[in-house]
Amino acid sequence: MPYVINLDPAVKNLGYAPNIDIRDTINYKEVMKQYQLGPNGGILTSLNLFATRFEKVLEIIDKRATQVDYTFVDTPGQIEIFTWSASGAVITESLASTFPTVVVYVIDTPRCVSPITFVSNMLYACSIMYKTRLPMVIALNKADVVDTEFVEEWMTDFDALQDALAQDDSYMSSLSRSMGMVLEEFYNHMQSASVSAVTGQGIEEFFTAVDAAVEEYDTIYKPELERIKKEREGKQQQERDEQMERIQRDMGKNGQTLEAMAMAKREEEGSEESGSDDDEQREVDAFDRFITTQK
Ligand SMILES: Nc1nc2c(ncn2[C@@H]2O[C@H](COP(=O)(O)OP(=O)(O)OP(=O)(O)O)[C@@H](O)[C@H]2O)c(=O)[nH]1
Repeated sequence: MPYVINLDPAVKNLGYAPNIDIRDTINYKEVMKQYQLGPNGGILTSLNLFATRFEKVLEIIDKRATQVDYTFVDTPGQIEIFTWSASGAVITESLASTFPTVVVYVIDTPRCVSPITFVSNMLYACSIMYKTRLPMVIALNKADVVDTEFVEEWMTDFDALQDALAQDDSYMSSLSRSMGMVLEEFYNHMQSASVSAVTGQGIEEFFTAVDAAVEEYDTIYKPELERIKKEREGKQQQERDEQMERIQRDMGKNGQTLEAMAMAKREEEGSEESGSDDDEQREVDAFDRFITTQK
């Protein structure tokens, strides 16, 4: 059984029972009211609040790691809220730096029968892959409703897509044809599977694609993530070293100054002390003289 985490604070009916549910800890309606936000702002702020506790979620996933093969993280339907937000990035990065992580991009295949819509959808998927820097599996969903073969053909046969786009002579079509060329490279970097979430058709194929993506994660993405992490740590260390050097340099200058100041202070105190001694002596002498004159 997979472990499932729901990150959509606004969803009403999930259709499955999640193991961890953002709705258990964050009241989305209350967040909207309290922060005076609209629906999207409410989802984003709820995610921000949840992201601050994500360490706990990682711990829970880690504890289950020996019992489950896969953990699914279901993101809010408004994809951009997750993909392009700071909290979405925090969640994705913390997952990806702890576990083999892949992105599953679910396509509503019956809605992709138009090649232009298909290309827009692929561009979206492409932007997510570049943003997350993670391997991706395209799930061509609703295979029970439509034969997904046409999409698979467009993804593997460049000319087939160009032919389909040629049927349309609008500006969008010509743009899509150019974009189609860019996407050819993208298809080489991701897995796909034809599935039906309702009938379960193609689920095995889907998990085979996920496993292949995990292998990609291990061989390509993980070393890259580690390189970036090391680079970041290296940069931080370098900054710390530079800062220390600056402090030491300042200390060198200021150290003398401080010492000089301390000496000056000591001297000042000393002179103040001697000053007060002199004054005292003067007072004693003056008093003696006074007594003498008075006698
Ligand atoms: N026939 C068919 N219907 C499906 C399939 N997958 C999902 N649906 C239906 O599509 C609708 C939307 O499904 P959801 O699971 O809510 O989609 P979602 O992408 O999670 O929606 P968000 O809340 O926007 O994230 C529901 O009515 C589902 O029953 C499928 O493989 N075949």
